[in-house]
This record gives sequence, C-alpha cells and structure tokens, in this order.
Amino acid sequence: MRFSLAPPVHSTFKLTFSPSKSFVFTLPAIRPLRLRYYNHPRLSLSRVTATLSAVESPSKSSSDGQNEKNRPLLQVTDLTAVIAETKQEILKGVNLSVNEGEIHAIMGKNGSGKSTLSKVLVGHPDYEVTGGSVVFKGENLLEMEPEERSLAGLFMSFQSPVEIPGVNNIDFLHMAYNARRRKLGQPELGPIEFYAYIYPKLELVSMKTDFLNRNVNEGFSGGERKRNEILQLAVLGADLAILDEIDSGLDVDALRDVARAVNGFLTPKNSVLMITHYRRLLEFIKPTFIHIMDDGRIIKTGDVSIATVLEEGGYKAITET
Ligand SMILES: Nc1ncnc2c1ncn2[C@@H]1O[C@H](COP(=O)(O)OP(=O)(O)OP(=O)(O)O)[C@@H](O)[C@H]1O
Repeated sequence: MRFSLAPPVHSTFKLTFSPSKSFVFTLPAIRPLRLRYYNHPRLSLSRVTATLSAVESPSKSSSDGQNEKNRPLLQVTDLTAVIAETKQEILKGVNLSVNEGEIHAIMGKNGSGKSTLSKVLVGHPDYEVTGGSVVFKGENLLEMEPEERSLAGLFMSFQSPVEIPGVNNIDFLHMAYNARRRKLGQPELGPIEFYAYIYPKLELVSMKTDFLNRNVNEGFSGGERKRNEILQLAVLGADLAILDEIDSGLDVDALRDVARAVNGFLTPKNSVLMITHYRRLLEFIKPTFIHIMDDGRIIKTGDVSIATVLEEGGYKAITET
C-alpha cells in the first residue's frame, strides 16, 4: 500500500492511497495532546508506512505457524452461572473447547442461555459464576477483570450494541486500539497513523468515513451497529471473537460484507465463536463445529450438517438424532 500525506491545513488531512483512492478526514479537536502530532517533524511517509507494516505483520507471520495449529484457546468446563440480582441459575454446566483456528457456532432455542454464556465469558457484571472453570490462552479467565479479558485478546460483539453518547467512534477505536498495543508492548499510534490504519478496515465493512466522527452507535440503524461492531473487531483484532447474532437485522448485502470482514479477520491462530439462529450465516462463515444449547447446557456438538437437520426438522429433530 502506498500513500502520501498532504501538508496539514488546520485540522483537515488528505491521505492518498493510490491515484484513484484518497481519504479526507478531520482530526477531532477534543484532545489537545494530539495537536503535537499535526506538525510532527518526524512524521514522514516512511514512518507511517513502517508503522503500518508493524501493525499488519504479526498476524501474517503468526499464520505461518502451521505446526502450532489446533492449540487450545478456550476451555470451558462445567461452567455454571446465575443472574447476579436474582440468583436464578442460567448456565447449568457448560462444556466447550475451542482451539486456535476454529470457527464454532452455537445454536439453540430462545432463552437457552447462548447470550448468557458469551456475556459470562467477557465478564458481564449481571452474572455470577458459581462453578466450573474457564481457561483462555492457558490462564484462568474468570480471575480477570472484563478489561483484562479484552486486552488478553477476547472480543465480543453484542446482540444489541450499546450507544456511547458523547464519545465519537474514531476516538473510541483509537483509545481501545492503543490500549491493546500498550498491552502487547508496541508503541502507540498517533492520530494520523491511526487514520491510515483504519481506512482499509472501513472499506472492508463498506462503512462511510462519516461514521467515524459520529458518537458510538448513536442513531445508527441496526445494520450499521452490526457493521460497526465488526469494524471494531477488524481494528482491534482478537484471538477469540464472540459474535452474538451478528446476522440479525442485516440485509443480504450487509450480511455478505460482515461475513467477508469476519473471514478476513481469520488466521490459523485466531478463532470465532458465533451465536446464530440461521443457517444462512453459516453459508458465509463456515463453522468447524456447531453446538446446540438447551436449558443452560451444550447438549449436542457436530459438523455443519446439524444446521440442515435443524432447519428442516426444528430442535425436536436434533434431540431425536
Ligand atoms: N440479566 C437478566 N435478567 C433476567 N433474566 C435474564 C437475564 N439474563 C438472562 N436472563 C434469562 O436467562 C435466559 C437465557 O437468556 P439468554 O439471553 O442467554 O438466551 P439466548 O439463548 O441467548 O436467547 P435468544 O436466542 O432469544 O437470544 C432467558 O430466560 C432470559 O430471560
């Protein structure tokens, strides 16, 4: 990728990626700290390019490690959890193993506990774990704060992504991205470098650049929220991405875009755990395993053929096979 930086005029910049593609953006003026980057004497084309390669290269080189494929990433054993407020038990002994490079889909009737499982994994405060264990990348996930889980490489896209009034999208992503880089011992990216990094990701999910300057999810349509979640995933990266009904509310084109972005995120080292009700998503993102959840437990695991049985005969057909 080649691009040049036009000299800054006030706070508007132009990044040119190729003769036909350029991206004009306005840096948010709310962080005085960032102003020092505007006229940074060492911010040259080569520096930005070098930073971009540094960002892109770890996932590429890690994908070379074929012999490391299939190492365990997430191991959930006999996990039980209750609603914190009422102590009602929702998860009643979940067992699930996800290895590096695998795509797992969880299906199940409404209210069977799928979203609860994913929220418990990311440390949502509405739930209390009452038993069992969760090991993520060799560490006890349940002992980590939600933020630590995220920095450790766990990403969750919520079924109903929340609005964050007063925080614009680009600031939010920039902050989260730099927090992850700090955790990885990498230097933070300044605003210009970050814009250059994020631009191709916007294209990946077919999102217009004006979404960057809007407050996170505020006034976004259902489909735009989902695209924005996947943009977050593409920007932040993750070892395990948990996608809760990423297909709900998407039109056919949006579903394709989102699936393409998710597939683009995959390497032999990272994994996806997706919750869905429909086979349609599984045609775009091919799962290694499908699990059926019922009443707080995974009651069946198999390959993609389960989704066909389900679509044709409903959950009754699954429990009878
Ligand atoms: N915070 C909560 N307060 C009250 N009840 C809850 C809470 N969280 C989950 N539940 C209940 O736990 C059960 C499982 O909910 P969950 O959202 O995990 O189901 P699901 O399998 O994801 O369902 P769906 O397919 O409809 O999204 C439901 O009966 C739900 O009402």
